[in-house]
Amino acid sequence: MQDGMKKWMQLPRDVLVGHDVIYDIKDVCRDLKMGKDPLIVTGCTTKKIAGDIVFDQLSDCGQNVRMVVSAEASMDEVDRIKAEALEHNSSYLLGVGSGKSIDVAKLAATQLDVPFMSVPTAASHDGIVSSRASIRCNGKTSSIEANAPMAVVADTAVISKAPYRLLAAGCGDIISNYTAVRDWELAHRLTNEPFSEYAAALSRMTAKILIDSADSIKPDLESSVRMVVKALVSSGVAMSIAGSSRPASGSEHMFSHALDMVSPRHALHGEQCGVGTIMMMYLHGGDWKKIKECLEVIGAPTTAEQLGIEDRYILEALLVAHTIRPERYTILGTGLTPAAAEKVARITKVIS
Ligand SMILES: NC(=O)C1=CN([C@@H]2O[C@H](COP(=O)(O)OP(=O)(O)OC[C@H]3O[C@@H](n4cnc5c(N)ncnc54)[C@H](O)[C@@H]3O)[C@@H](O)[C@H]2O)C=CC1
Ligand SMILES: O=C(CO)COP(=O)(O)O
Ligand SMILES: [Zn+2]
Repeated sequence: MQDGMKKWMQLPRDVLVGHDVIYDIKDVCRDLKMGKDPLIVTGCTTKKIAGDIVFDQLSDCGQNVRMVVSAEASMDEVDRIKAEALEHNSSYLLGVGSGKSIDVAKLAATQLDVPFMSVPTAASHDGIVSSRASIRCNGKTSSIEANAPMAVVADTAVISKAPYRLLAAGCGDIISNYTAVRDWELAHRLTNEPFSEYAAALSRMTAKILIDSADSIKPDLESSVRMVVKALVSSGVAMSIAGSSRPASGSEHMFSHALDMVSPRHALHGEQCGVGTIMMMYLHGGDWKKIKECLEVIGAPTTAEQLGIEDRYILEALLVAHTIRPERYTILGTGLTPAAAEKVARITKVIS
């Protein structure tokens, strides 16, 4: 199916954003009739931060809770979680933690045809709400169609204790909507790819609201977390409306996925996408300086050095980014020449 052709919009039914909403989780389960045998998928660090709380909350109301720790978003992990769920007859899955725990649990639940609940511990990416799962398979990250979470429980008290770097990364993931939508419009014009005005408008508006309020996003402020979580929800809804990640993932995401492939060191998804947005906006002929300034104000990386990635991997990623998802037409077209890649990276001061 071509990107954007899907007409089935799947959205979460209950979305809770606020202080201490993690303690409302049992009410959400009751509201949604999720059953009594949950399987929590969490991370090593995030288990102590939220996994254990969710475990206790659900156990206290008589549910037969199981919990597994998962370290990576790979197909092997999805299979391991599915086996665990099947063995214990789990009636629903919860992803409690960062992007990887949420994606693994989301895809496992989809393949098992059981409901899924997303409980993010960081506002680092817009997959907390989306009907997609980014999973690594054979050295490549694929965006796989999945069921949207039945519920999202985003506790701003929990999320505001996460390192600020994760929140800044979430801003990078949202700001990348700008170039993602430009790429989508381009593909619509050049290849007649179906385009959703609603999804594109929502995605662009979400990025604009965030950019307009960039100077109020600061560490240790629960109001900042709230603003970013709401933007991530809205961006995830745009993906659900589109039936693909098109409104929130374009050439800047392809650059980030390429970096994951070619570079031995990685930064956070949203950080890499933010830097990719600066360069792709330059290629689009847009206001890349504004994107860069905004990321600087927020405190997100804008250079290879700040990403902790050597310049040569930035160039290598720029050269192969168009091969990541060949069916998705973007400003990268059939690929940059080495001279063009170096020019965009130098002019935007991503490399020095
Ligand atoms: N499904 C979708 O639509 C989307 C999926 N993604 C995927 O999500 C992943 C990126 O997710 P991220 O969360 O950025 O990275 P991640 O899952 O690698 O987590 C980064 C780190 O944050 C830590 N962490 C999380 N919450 C914390 C807290 N409260 N306190 C201390 N440490 C905490 C985790 O332990 C982990 O070490 C990538 O695999 C990306 O492809 C990204 C965007 C959209
Ligand atoms: O990261 C995403 C949106 O922010 C999802 O994008 P992908 O389709 O590139 O995995
Ligand atoms: Zn993203």
